[in-house]
Amino acid sequence: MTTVTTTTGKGMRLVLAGAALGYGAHPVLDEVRLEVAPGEVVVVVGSSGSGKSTLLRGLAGLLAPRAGRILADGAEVRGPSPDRAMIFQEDGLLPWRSVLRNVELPLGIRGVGRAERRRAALTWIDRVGLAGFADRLPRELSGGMRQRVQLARALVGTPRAVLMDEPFGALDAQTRAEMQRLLLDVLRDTAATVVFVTHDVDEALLLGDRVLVLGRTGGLRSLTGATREQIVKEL
Ligand SMILES: Nc1ncnc2c1ncn2[C@@H]1O[C@H](COP(=O)(O)OP(=O)(O)OP(=O)(O)O)[C@@H](O)[C@H]1O
Repeated sequence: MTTVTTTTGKGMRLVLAGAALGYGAHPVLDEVRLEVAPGEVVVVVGSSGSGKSTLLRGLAGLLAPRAGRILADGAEVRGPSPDRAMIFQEDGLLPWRSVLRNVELPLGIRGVGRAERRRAALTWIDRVGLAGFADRLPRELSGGMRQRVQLARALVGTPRAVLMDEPFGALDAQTRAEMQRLLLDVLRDTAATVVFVTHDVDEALLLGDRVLVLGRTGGLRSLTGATREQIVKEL
């Protein structure tokens, strides 16, 4: 069993110890073993339906394992936590709240005071390139801008892990490349552990310290250092 002391401001160690995940009578992943080191960026690729989102939901605490264990810094994951922020492909922004009030949300949940909330949210809005858009509503923004807001909202509370489920999957190629650059840039400033799910092999090679392929049978294989062609062949 991995036991790691919790240090504020550091990335979190995430462990799937023989975890089985599924829905009702439908098993999806069986006996998954994975250890993500603090601060590591792990990218999971795999064909559609292989269970990438299911794996992430388990780590997020949105889906309980049927067998085995899911651990964050040695403690059983029992539900979602602001320490493990999640970013989805479809933006999860609240449509009636401004950019500022969306980004402030995780801090409000943590009971951070109004002035500090505003200061931190505006800093992140600026950081993701949306200075001047704080008062806009999500529907007044492009898809790429909404993903920038999601990134700001995920990082404003200095989470120790960020779980990203095809966050750039719906964006056009140019916007996607801009968002990948922005993500690499902001990750340099945070110590957060990242688990990033994508269909896109080039994105995986660009972003990941480690690339894992989720095979059709649910097995997780490390293909770090593999070429694009080798990974594509494994999908
Ligand atoms: N809420 C659910 N209830 C029942 N079955 C589900 C549910 N969500 C996903 N599944 C099933 O679990 C399997 C894995 O789905 P999952 O979304 O994890 O795959 P994925 O690899 O993320 O796919 P994609 O790349 O298409 O998003 C699929 O067979 C899917 O139909």
